[in-house]
Amino acid sequence: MTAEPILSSRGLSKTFTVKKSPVHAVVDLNLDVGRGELVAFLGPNGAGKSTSLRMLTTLLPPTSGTATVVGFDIRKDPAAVRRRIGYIGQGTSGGHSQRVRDEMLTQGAFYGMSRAATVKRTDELLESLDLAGLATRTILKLSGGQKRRLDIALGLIHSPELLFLDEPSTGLDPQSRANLWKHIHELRQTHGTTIFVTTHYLEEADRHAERVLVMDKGRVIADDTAPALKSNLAGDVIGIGVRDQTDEERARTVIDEVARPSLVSPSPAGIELTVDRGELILPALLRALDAAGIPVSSATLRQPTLDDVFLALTGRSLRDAGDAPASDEEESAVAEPAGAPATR
Ligand SMILES: Nc1ncnc2c1ncn2[C@@H]1O[C@H](COP(=O)(O)OP(=O)(O)OP(=O)(O)O)[C@@H](O)[C@H]1O
Repeated sequence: MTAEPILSSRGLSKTFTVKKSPVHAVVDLNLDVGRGELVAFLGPNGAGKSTSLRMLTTLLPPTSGTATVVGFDIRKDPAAVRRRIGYIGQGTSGGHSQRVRDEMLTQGAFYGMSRAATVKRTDELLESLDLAGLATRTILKLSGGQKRRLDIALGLIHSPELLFLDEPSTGLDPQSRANLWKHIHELRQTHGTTIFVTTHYLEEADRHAERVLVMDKGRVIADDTAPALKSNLAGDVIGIGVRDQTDEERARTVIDEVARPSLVSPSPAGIELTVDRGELILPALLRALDAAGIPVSSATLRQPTLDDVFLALTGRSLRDAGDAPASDEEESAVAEPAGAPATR
């Protein structure tokens, strides 16, 4: 990265105290994000994604470490950071009896924008987020997808250089999710906004982000493009269907000899193994199993997913990973967002 990063953190950490025991929510976050990047933070529940975002947006004081966001230190100048970023949290703008357009105008006034600038920006955003037809509708009557788009419009009213989105598509149906992402891409293309998004939808990170940070247990354990993560950390996945347990055990011996897999795990049909160059291994393996007299009921070859990456890194599937729900006894460490961006 040649230009000055828009976001840079060093040793950023957060430890909560729950029932007198430390919970290391984020450990030593070292990160540089370039202007205009679209970065996804992927990880299971409790990995530390939201805590990272809340520190970087100055809503939560770090226990240790530093970060510079849009040129300002999050500890020394949080107000300057907040003026220049947009933050769309996990809640929604639901429950308001205010009309969509009025809510936008109020938000502009909140940021100290002039009336004329607010009106211009509001109309632009309502148009680009497909909300123009809903301008006079009360927020209460919007659908989940429409509300989420309004959240984004509110987070963008002051033309932030950097937009943080915390799980923007959770709870939306597939069509609204696709629509939301279309809008995120359009905004990025039109305004050059840097986008930092957390998600636990694998497919979403894979398809939409150009850079994926994989987080687990408070630490970033991988950081690259999705294709590079998949080709460097996971391999092709071969599935072999067998009749029964006895055949499975015999097949495993052949698999170890012929395929030398980096990972073998049981699958509903029989066995899954991870290898490099699966297209070459599969025919050789089928011949060897046949020669050993082991009947194969099915054979599949698929490209790795980000879940395979997570499995290769942690030994757990992202779908099964994640903490137990947070304790009731939570530390109330959230800083008051005075003059903060919309924390909806
Ligand atoms: N205010 C708090 N007090 C105590 N523990 C907390 C608090 N906030 C978060 N934690 C704990 O810190 C860890 C990281 O939580 P965080 O919400 O950052 O994870 P996440 O990756 O965003 O998860 P999710 O996908 O469920 O939102 C978890 O163990 C969580 O229980």
